[in-house]
Amino acid sequence: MKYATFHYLTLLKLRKAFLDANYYNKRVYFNTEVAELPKIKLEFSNEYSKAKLFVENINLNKDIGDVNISFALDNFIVDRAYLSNNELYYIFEIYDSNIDQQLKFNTIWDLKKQSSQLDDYTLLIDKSISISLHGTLLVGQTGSGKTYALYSLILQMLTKNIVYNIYFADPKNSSLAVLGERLSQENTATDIEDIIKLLQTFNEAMEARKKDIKKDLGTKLEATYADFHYEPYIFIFDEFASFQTVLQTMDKKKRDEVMKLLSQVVLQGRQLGFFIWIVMQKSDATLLPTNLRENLPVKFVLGNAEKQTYTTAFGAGVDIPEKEFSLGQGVFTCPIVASTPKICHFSYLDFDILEAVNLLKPELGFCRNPSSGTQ
Ligand SMILES: Nc1ncnc2c1ncn2[C@@H]1O[C@H](COP(=O)(O)OP(=O)(O)OP(=O)(O)O)[C@@H](O)[C@H]1O
Repeated sequence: MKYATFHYLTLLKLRKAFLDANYYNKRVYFNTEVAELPKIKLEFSNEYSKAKLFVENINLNKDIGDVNISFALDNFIVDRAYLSNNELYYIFEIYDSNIDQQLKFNTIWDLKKQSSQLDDYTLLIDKSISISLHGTLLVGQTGSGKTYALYSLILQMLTKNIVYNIYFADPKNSSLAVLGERLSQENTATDIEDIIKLLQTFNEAMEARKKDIKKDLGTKLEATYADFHYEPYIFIFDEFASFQTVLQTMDKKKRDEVMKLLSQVVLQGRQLGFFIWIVMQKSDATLLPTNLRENLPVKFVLGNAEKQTYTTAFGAGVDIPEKEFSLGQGVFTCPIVASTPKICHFSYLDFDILEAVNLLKPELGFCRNPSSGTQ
């Protein structure tokens, strides 16, 4: 009953919003001008926490973005908006913002339990989103939660049944380098020359994989590394902008070499299981070459970013859900899962990260998992 009333009132408010924005066709009936509003349909799912709003495409030469749909939806927020394949409807995916999508983990074992419900090549983002491995761009102002987003993904990698080969480049030598050194000193670099060497090593491993996988591909052409259970390789490049700024002062030969190393991974890595994750505060075109950015299939923008950041990350004319983003929350695009920017919320980690690493990898630290018998 409550939802029937909500449904009815929402449709009324939406109709008024369309009227206010002059989003209607004029028709004349018996010498009287009337406004013909688009037909609206609202379909709820997930116990009324989510819905799809269908608005008829009445082929007006007006931007539907001018209609204040968010206002009519009360606490429901537009997650994604797109035109249906047959172009008959605008579809708005909406969700109840009172229901928090963020996962909260009090211990590393809670995280491990949740993560083990997914396959070894899929990582959890929030209650309704999980994604498979891809080249990734992670953008957000300082303090938006980028490092914690990385922690939640890296810790999941450590809980999987396959080995993740993680490389860490952290030119600012911050907390990520500390974590990297704890996990693998030889795969962690902070100095620019060492970072370039690390990129070379990563590329060499990729070349070796190319040879190995060739035999397997002979049996199954369209397959990828995961089909043959190969280990993933992830190169996490933190503070990419500061690396680029220093690189620009170096000679052209060096710059070209680095771009070649990066491009090779971005262009060939998907099938081979080699991925680069670029982390920066703004996806400024001068600091992240367009060919790299366009070939990173997954893009996250955390926190409230400037319009320019959304445009450089997702392209011009893309709608960003209107919302005040909290810590670790933002929008992302990902093949299949989200073709247009969709809201996501990285997990809240209420435990000590380094201690968690020691517990997951006892050989790296001194602490033992007190409940190891149950793991
Ligand atoms: N998911 C989270 N769980 C717990 N605490 C968080 C989370 N995200 C952010 N925080 C808190 O907010 C602070 C800032 O987050 P974080 O360091 O991840 O931001 P950042 O975007 O990496 O910033 P910077 O660019 O300055 O490194 C953290 O020190 C932590 O205290």
